Amino acid sequence: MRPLIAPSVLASDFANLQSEVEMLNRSEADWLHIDIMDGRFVPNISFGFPVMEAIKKHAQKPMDVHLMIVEPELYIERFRAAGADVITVHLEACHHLHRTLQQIKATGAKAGVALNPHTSINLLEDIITDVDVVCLMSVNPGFGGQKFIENTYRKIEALKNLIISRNVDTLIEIDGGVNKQNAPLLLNSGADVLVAGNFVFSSEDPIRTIADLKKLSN
Ligand SMILES: O=C(CO)[C@@H](O)[C@H](O)COP(=O)(O)O
Ligand SMILES: [Fe+2]
Repeated sequence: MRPLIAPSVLASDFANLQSEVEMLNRSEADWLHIDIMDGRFVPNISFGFPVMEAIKKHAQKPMDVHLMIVEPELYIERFRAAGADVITVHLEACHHLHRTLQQIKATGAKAGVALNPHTSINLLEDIITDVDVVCLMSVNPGFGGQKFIENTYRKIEALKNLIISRNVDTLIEIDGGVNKQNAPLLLNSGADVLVAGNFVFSSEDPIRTIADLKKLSN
């Protein structure tokens, strides 16, 4: 199967956000990946509702919103109202993950859970049947342009086994340091969705780069 490609808008030119989003509309990108950072869960601040709403005005594709924030349950409805189609919370940021996932689904959005590089797949055993997307962080969250962490392959395989054994159709999304070298290996290990920030936006021809990723299969 072809992977879903989710370029991370964090790596785009914010001074030309409309044309960047229009470029993604013309490309084979499946989702727009939107990184929300609060300066508390991660040591960086990205952008919030007004910028997201501005993106939504021009976007013709689903918005995949990755919340790197503490207490995400306080803002789920607002992110949905701002245009989120997939809302992903960090397992490490949720005291009541099951409740937060139901809260996301109640808005009509797909529910995602992100895991930091050190967080074990085993922690998903009792929640996997409630998760639409698992986002495995392949860098420490907070910044684009970091080096891919190799242990990710092992985590994808373990997660794929869990998904198969529980007979669910949860998607596996990989986020951080994805490029043309590791993308085929990630798909081989069982990934379904590839997030790519710098690899897409720093390339000479982002539309072509997205098409090249889309050509790969898992
Ligand atoms: O969530 C994050 C970082 O915290 C990511 O979505 C990055 O924005 C991906 O960027 P690259 O690593 O592909 O440049
Ligand atoms: Fe992300």
